[in-house]
Amino acid sequence: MAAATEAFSRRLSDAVRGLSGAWYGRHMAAADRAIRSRLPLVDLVLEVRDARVPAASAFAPLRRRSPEPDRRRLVVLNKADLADPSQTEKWMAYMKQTSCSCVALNSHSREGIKELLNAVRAKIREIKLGESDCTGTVLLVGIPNVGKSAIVNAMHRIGRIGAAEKGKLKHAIVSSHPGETKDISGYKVASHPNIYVLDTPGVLSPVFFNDESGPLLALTGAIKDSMMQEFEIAQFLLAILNSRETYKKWENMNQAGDMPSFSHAMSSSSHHNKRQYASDHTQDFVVKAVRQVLFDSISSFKGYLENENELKSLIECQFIALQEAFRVSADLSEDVRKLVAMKLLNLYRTGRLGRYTLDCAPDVRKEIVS
Ligand SMILES: Nc1nc2c(ncn2[C@@H]2O[C@H](COP(=O)(O)OP(=O)(O)OP(=O)(O)O)[C@@H](O)[C@H]2O)c(=O)[nH]1
Repeated sequence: MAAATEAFSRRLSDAVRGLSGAWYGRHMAAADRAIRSRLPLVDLVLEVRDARVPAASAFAPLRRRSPEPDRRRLVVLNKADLADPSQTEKWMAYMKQTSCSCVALNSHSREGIKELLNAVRAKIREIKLGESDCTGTVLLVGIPNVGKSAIVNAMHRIGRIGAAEKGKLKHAIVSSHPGETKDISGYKVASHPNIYVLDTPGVLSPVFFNDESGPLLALTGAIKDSMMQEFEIAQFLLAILNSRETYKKWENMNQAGDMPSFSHAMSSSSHHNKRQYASDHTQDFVVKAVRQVLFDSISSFKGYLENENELKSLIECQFIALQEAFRVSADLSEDVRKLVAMKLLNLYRTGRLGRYTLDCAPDVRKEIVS
């Protein structure tokens, strides 16, 4: 991470650390205990991580203390559609090198879920080799909002094959807000052998793996935004976007002639002018406008991105320009900033600002905690 971006990360890290008592309340502690007590009882543990932050989203109770490969664990790098594909490949290579079985997928893709079902079946067969009872139990674990419930729903829907069981589909709650799954529930995902998956509530350790983890988890949505200052998370996001090359792909988006340009947004916001747009306020239009603002602002920036103060003033200007791109009031109040921050975070979290892996894949030759 560049030095100036690190300054934003550090600030957010302090805020996140200060809040750990708020998210690790009685409910999470109870879920944590319930999961830990089941870990030794199941045949296989399916650990779901966020492919954008494979290290930061590791599930704390499973952090490896021994170099021995864990045959009973399968790691799923979910939300691979939001991560940089080349980095996901590197992470997969790294996992393989550390003898950890791993599948990268997008839980909304049927093909990805089929691949996961095949990997689970193969693992259960390997683990239960020679046993007469072929029923397999799988514990699905992970931090909040990584897509556990989306995965279990898709496995249950695609994997159940008995005709007699048609019409008995269950649904785990899927939500863009973390912490929606409150209880442990079982779902049948395969017959011959019968495989049951237990979906569990997301558990986030009150102590992070390292200083960078907290901010990355806040950015990717594992920590409730309502507990945080959305504006600080959005500042951190802009610091990252400003230091990456993705914006270059957004050149020439203004060809239709109806996008707000960065300079216009700057002048109109200072004069509190309201602009009329020819087209409707469709989501696509907003995404294009936001990308255009980012492209214009980064490419015309004459300062030094490595300098914290200069990066900060660029981010300030971007915030003003984004107010117009999102069609929110030109007033500079806290509420408006919060609204812009939430809208920007939503675009990032749904992949509409590009695919980013925020935890660099480790060098496959070096050993780190997996
Ligand atoms: N883009 C994308 N979004 C996903 C994927 N999987 C899940 N999601 C979204 O991520 C959000 C969280 O999904 P959930 O399945 O509720 O996550 P969870 O891990 O069960 O969350 P908790 O209840 O907090 O433990 C939802 O908005 C899902 O639609 C994926 O592969 N790609």
